Amino acid sequence: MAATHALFDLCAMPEYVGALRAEAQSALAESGGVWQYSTIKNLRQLDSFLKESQRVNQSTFLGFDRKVMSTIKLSDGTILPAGSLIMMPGGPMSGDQEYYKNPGSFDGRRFCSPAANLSDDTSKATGGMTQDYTGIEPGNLSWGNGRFTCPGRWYGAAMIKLILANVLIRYDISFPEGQTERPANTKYDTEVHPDFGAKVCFAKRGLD
Ligand code: HEM
Repeated sequence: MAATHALFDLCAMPEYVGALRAEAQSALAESGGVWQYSTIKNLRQLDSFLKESQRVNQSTFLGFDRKVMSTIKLSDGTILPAGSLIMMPGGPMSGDQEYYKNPGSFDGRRFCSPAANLSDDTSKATGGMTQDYTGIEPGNLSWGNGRFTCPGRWYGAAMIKLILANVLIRYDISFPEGQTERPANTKYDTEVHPDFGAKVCFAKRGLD
């Protein structure tokens, strides 16, 4: 789903393609034409683009589902009784200006520009550091949070980056003629999916 969202975003915002493609080509050239984990780690702009695509296209409105095993009193006095089922509004949080500056606009370089596009508090919490795709900052529940944060995210992120980098190097991609905007996401219960019926055109590039 994350790779599909990113493909849709690249077709809708082709202005990002040049820099992301150049980054992938130079990272691959630096590692002698062979993809290695270190090559993938060097795709910092792709990290940011994917992270932003995931921020804007959260896979669910509600996440972090937990059962409260013993009664907890939160710092604001709220009591969560033992046995309660709780969820966090991950979708709305990712669009909240408490965590991100201009959350309504897509900025594929948001996480490349240290601190610039994070709220002051979020920036403080992350030390103003550039975040890689697997990074967690306040407001981001894409990979969960706490003890049960997704343990497969490094593997998942590496695969998604590898797919996207290869597509960028080998193909020109676009929506079918006449379509300029990405298709609306499909919402099912609390889930949000990319439109599985949408089409993306791949044109093989001449490679040197
Ligand atoms: C883009 C890809 C992926 C996304 C967005 C994703 C997201 C998530 C989220 C939101 C959770 C819940 C965390 C929480 O409750 O705090 C989770 C849990 C988990 N994920 Fe992923 N995941 C991805 C890929 C993967 C992959 C590739 C693997 C395995 C190779 C994996 C293995 C797991 C496991 C085992 C858990 C349960 C962890 C636990 O309960 O201790 N995930 N993931």
